Formats: sequence, C-alpha cells, structure tokens
Amino acid sequence: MIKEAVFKSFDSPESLEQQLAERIATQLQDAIDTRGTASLVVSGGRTPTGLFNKLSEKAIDWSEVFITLADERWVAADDADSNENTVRQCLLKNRAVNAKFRGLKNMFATAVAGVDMTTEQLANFPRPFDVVILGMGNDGHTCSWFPCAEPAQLDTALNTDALLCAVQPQTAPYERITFSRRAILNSRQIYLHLVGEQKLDVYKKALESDDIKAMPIRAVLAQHTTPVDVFWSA
Ligand SMILES: O=C1O[C@H](COP(=O)(O)O)[C@@H](O)[C@H](O)[C@H]1O
Repeated sequence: MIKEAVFKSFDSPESLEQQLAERIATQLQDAIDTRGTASLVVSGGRTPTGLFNKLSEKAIDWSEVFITLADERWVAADDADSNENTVRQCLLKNRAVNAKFRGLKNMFATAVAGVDMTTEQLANFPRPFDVVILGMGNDGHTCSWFPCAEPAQLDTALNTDALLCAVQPQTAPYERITFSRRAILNSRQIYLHLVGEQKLDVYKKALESDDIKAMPIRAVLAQHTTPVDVFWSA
C-alpha cells in the first residue's frame, strides 16, 4: 500500500484548472522573486489543455519562465499528436507568449538517435524544476514511462542518472523521449492532474501496491522526498 499524497477533488475540470493555474502562477512568480528565473515542466496529452489556457492568462513575469515537456512523442512539432504543438497552441500565448520554451523533439529520425542532442540543449535548463505537471494514462504510465515498453528501456527510464531517455511503447503509438525518474523527482513541486472517474480508478489501483514497473506512476507516488499534490476532477 502506498501512502496517499495530498488529494484535492473538484466538481468540474474548470474549477480544478482555475485553482491549479492560480497555485502554479504563484509558485512560478515566487521562484522568480527569489532566484530570478522559474522552471516549469508540463505534460502533453488531452488533459492539460484547459489548464494551459488559464495559466497563459496569469499576470506573472513570463519572460523569466523556462518551460519544457515531461515527455514527447517523436513526431513533427506541428503534428496534431505532438505535445509541443499542444503547448504552442494552448500555453505559449496571451501573457505567456514570451516564456522561454524548449521542446524535446529534434531533427534526428528516432528518439534513440536524438536523445543526446536534446540532453545537451537542456543542460542549462534551471533545476531543480520549480513546478512539474504530470498526467497519467489509463495503463498507469506517467511521462513516457510505459509499462508496455521494452523492459530494458523502462528500467533505464526509472533508474538512470541521465536526464532523458528514449522509450518505444509496444501498445501505444510513437517512439517517445522522456525525462527520467531522477530528473522528474529533482523538483520542488509535482502536480498530478487527473480528470474523470476512469483516471480516479487507475490512481486508486496505483496506491494498492508498490510494483513500479506494473504501474510506473508509482515511481512518483511511492516516494516522500518531492511533494506531490494530486488534483482530480469529475
Ligand atoms: O501520451 C501521453 O499520455 C499522458 C496522458 O495523456 P492524457 O491524454 O490521458 O491526458 C500524458 O501525460 C503524456 O505527457 C503523453 O505523452
């Protein structure tokens, strides 16, 4: 059994997004006031688009905010399934238009070939990350730590000291590049953003055991060094 993280429940995705955007904006501005810059790591997929829209309207000093992705599908940046595309459409606009964004995909044909270049490009990205927003798939993956990935690749993602690694899920589309577990846990605050009853069921199942490879979201939930707040809405 994993000890439950801070869990906040909301009636609607919109009320969750309002509160979470406010919290994140405050934390980013506090980081800027204290250290001069702030760093934000966001996830892709469908869940965070409304949150990104609300966050983009917050009046903080966005030109001092460095943004990157927790993971990326190895597709062109203008592909509808690209996480970078979602960030560009939904977050890097309004007041956030001048944030300093660095995507994970580069010109190499595969993530395996491209991972070193992205790692070099992110070498000076401010760390520890101030805020990380994670999502979760119905298979219990977060970032691109897929339970269906080739075992050696999942093992690397969960145990390497490297910042980033390549993952090829067997039952989900696209090769991926993802931050490693160590890189993600080197953060001041992690939020797990979940919407819907199905995600709630998956989250509850994740708390029932500590078999991380079966449900890699447990790598985030079964640790007590980095604060994790779960924001769930119906
Ligand atoms: O493939 C991915 O899936 C997860 C969850 O996505 P969602 O559509 O269920 O919200 C996401 O967190 C991850 O960044 C993405 O690459």
